[in-house]
Amino acid sequence: MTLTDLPTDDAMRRIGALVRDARRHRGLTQQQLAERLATSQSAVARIEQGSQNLTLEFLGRLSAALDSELISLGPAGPAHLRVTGGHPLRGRVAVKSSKNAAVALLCAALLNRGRTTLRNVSRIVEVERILDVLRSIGVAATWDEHGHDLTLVVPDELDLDGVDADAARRTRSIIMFLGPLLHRARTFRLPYAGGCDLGTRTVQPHMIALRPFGLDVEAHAGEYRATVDGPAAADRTIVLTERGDTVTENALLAAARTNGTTTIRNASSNYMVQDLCLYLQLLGVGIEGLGTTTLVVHGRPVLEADVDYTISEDPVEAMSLLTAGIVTGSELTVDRAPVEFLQVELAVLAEMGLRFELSPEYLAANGHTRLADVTIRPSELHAPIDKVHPMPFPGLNIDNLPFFAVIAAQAQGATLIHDWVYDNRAIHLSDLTRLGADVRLLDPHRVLVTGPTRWSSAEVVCPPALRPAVCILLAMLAAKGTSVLRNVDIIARGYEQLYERLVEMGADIEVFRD
Ligand SMILES: CC(=O)N[C@H]1[C@@H](OP(=O)(O)OP(=O)(O)OC[C@H]2O[C@@H](n3ccc(=O)[nH]c3=O)[C@H](O)[C@@H]2O)O[C@H](CO)[C@@H](O)[C@@H]1O
Ligand SMILES: C=C(OP(=O)(O)O)C(=O)O
Repeated sequence: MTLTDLPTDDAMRRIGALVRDARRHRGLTQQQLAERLATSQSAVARIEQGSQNLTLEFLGRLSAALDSELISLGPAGPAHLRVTGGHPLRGRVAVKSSKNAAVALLCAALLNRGRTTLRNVSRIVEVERILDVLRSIGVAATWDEHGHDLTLVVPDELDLDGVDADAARRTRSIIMFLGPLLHRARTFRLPYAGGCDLGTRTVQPHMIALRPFGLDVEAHAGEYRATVDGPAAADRTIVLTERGDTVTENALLAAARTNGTTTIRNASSNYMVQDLCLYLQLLGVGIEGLGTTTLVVHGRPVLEADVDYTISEDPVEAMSLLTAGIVTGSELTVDRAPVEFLQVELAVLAEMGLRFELSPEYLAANGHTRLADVTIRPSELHAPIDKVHPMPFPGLNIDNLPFFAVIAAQAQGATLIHDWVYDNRAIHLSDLTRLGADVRLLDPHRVLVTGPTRWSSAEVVCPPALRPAVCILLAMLAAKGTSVLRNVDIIARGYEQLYERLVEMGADIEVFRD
């Protein structure tokens, strides 16, 4: 919203609606927001109704209290989308490489004294954030002329005191610096990690996993203070308390340069972990058990190789694109889908009545990941009999679960979606009700979606979580009429040129700023 709009009643009402949406996204009551603002609950109620005059200073405080930019002071404010939906898409679209492997591999490059070239890297904000941090500590990172191949050279001495704390605090993945850095310094500090608003995400499993490498971490005043005492034993077995992706990666990164054998049990075998193992193998690290939950790592204290690694295709992007086609009743083909990492998703969709065909499989450029082109056709969908829930790979991908809420809204009957993983992700799916869906939050982890939905257009503020944000956008593609999705910058954290690619398939999406 621009300042010129401010004096009108209409503008006050719109600001009120923005405040209400942002407050709900943050999971705050009016009373809790009032406490943050040192005002009364009734004043917050008046603001949300648009009947309270606001000063610029107060608007600034509101934005800070809600961690959401409600107004912009200049021409380059947050981006919004105008989406005119209700018509099918067509054609083909190719899946890009994954955010999650990219961030792991950027952290892994810290291990290599030689040159690392990562190919097919998605140009997304999450990658830029890690690159900002890497550059701030002295790593040279150069894109090729086409902007998708990235060459990284790590200096002999890292400038750990120069770390870009702002960039570091904006990405949770910075925690994967711990594994590589424990080989580089006996003490170091790392700013705390951030990310989407998905509720509390523990870092304790990382601390437990890295302890056998002699790493001790204290959290203090917004940063981790790490001291390294070297591994206590020649060989070690690490049993992960959670089968998490980044914790498995951190253990691999620590083990890669540690002498002896490290056995990691209850390891994630998910796609990004496999990408990381393949890269480490190119560096000369011995790894047995790729694709299983027990990884045996034969570390080498010095890793020095000039390597090229091509990151594989993103199963979550593939699911997003498939969902775009499904909810718009389209016939379209998603090329280069990593089908091994979508097998349960496709099996559930088949149970729901989706008609689709897979091309013969072929290998990704990493020589390992199985890909296929998936062609979907307009289908009469019905709710699955059982609940839809995620599991660590080879289960249904945790990040793909939100897309089932949009798909379930399209299907006849009631679908129970159980997100046991995140405390605060399912709640964002209730925004689908703004577009006409019947989505009931049974508790913070379970939503009941009853379809089919007669989607209707609406103006919605983007939820502060990547996948739910994309879910709302995809529902807007299904809704007849023109919808507005406000503050969509979060989508660029994990998707490259998503709108442009949807437009190429026939979507009507316009990006605008206030
Ligand atoms: C950069 C990256 O790769 N991010 C992915 C990674 O994050 P990441 O590895 O950081 O995920 P977390 O460690 O935060 O785990 C996510 C949540 O799952 C819970 N949990 C996880 C495993 C388990 O066995 N039990 C359990 O309860 C955790 O407590 C946490 O609440 O994995 C998540 C779960 O697949 C994905 O959503 C993220 O996209
Ligand atoms: C939760 C996600 O990722 P991150 O771990 O980067 O927050 C995601 O990709 O949906």
